[in-house]
Amino acid sequence: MPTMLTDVFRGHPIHLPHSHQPDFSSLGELPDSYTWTSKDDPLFTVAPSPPAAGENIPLIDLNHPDAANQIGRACRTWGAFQIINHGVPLELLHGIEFLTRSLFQLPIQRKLKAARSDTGFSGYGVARISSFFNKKMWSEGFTITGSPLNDFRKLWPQLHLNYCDIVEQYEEQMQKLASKLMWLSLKSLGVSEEDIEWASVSSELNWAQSALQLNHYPVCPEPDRAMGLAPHTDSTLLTILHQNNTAGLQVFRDDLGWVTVLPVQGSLVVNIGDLFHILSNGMFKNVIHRARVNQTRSRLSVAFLWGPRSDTKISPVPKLVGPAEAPLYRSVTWTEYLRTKAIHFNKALSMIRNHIEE
Ligand SMILES: C=C1C[C@]23C[C@@]1(O)CC[C@H]2[C@@]12CCC[C@@](C)(C(=O)O1)[C@H]2[C@@H]3C(=O)O
Ligand SMILES: O=C(O)CCC(=O)C(=O)O
Ligand SMILES: [Fe+2]
Repeated sequence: MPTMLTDVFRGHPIHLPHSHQPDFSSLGELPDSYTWTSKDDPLFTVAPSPPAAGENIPLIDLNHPDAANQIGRACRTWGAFQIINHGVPLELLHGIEFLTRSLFQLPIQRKLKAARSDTGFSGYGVARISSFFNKKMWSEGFTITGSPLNDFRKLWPQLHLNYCDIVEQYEEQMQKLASKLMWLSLKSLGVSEEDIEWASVSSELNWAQSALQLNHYPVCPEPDRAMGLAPHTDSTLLTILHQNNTAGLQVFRDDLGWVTVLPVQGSLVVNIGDLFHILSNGMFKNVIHRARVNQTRSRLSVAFLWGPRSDTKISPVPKLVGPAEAPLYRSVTWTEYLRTKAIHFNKALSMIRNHIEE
C-alpha cells in the first residue's frame, strides 16, 4: 500500500503550539513574539516593488489560443500566474470562501476540538513551517486531506454534511483544473503524455493526490511589523490558490523584490511548487511567496496543494536534460520530499540536487 498524505508525518512528530493561539481580536498591540525583523527572516525588510512599477504576475485567459505558451513563460520567469476562464463555477468559489469564514469564526475551543496532532496531517493549527522561525505568524490554518467528515462533525455538529459536500465539489473541480494546467505548462516545453508514463491522462484520478489548506489572517494592529505566513515554496507540483478580495499574497523575484498579487475577482492564482521545478529540470521556478496582513480587513485564502501519489518517483523529464548533462535532481517521491522538508525546510531541494563534478 502506498503511503497516503495522511501518513506522511506518522513517526515524524512536529510539536506546534496550536492550543496557544491567542484571541487575535483582543490584542490591541503587537506582542513581541509576533514582531518580525530582518533577524527573524532575511527577506523581511526587502522593499516591496512599488505598485506604480506595474510589475505583477501574468493574468492568463485559459480560453486564449496561446494560453500554453503564456503559461510556460510565466512558469519560467515568475513561477506563478493568475488565471481567468478556468471553468470553476463562481458559486463554488463563494461556497469554499463561506466555509472557510464560518470555520475560523468558530470559538477557539471548538476549533481546538479538531486540532492537528503532532504526527497528524489534517486539522486546525498554526502553519507547519512555524517551527523554523523564532517569531509567530499572524494567522491560523486548517488542513484537509481525504474526507473531512470526522473533523467537520466536531466543528459543526448539525451542518457538517453540507460543508463536506462543498469540499468534495471543490476538490473535484480543482483536480481537473490542476491536471489541465500541468499539461498546458509541459506542452510549452515540448513535453507530452508519452514522455511521462506515470502521469497519463487516462489514469489521472489514480496518480494524483492533494490537500486543501484553509488560511485566515485576522486584522492586525501593526501589519508592517507582523507576518501572516513566512516566505516559503510549496512542496507540490502546483498549488491553486483562491484569495478573498483582500491583498496580502506576495511573490519574490530576485530582480524585483516582493511583488503583491492583487486579487482579481473570480481569478485563481497558480504557484509552481518544488516538485514541478524538479520535473522540469529547473526550467520552471518554484516561487518563493509569503502572506502579509492588514490593519482593517481580515484575509482568507484556500490553497489546493497538488502532487503525485506517494509511490510515484518524480525526476527530471529526460527530454529536458541535455545529451551530455546529468539531471539536476535525483528522483524523489512526494512523501520523501515532505519528510525532508519537515526536517530541513528550505534546504530540502539542495539536498536532492545532483552535484556535478566539473
Ligand atoms: C501537503 C502539504 C504541503 C504543505 C504541508 C502539507 O503537509 C499540508 C500543508 C501545506 C502547507 C501550507 C502552508 C505552507 C506550507 C509550506 C506549510 O507549512 O503547510 C505548505 C506545505 C508545503 O507545501 O510544503
Ligand atoms: O494566503 C496566501 O496567500 C498564501 C497561502 C500559502 O502560501 C499556502 O497555503 O501555501
Ligand atoms: Fe504556499
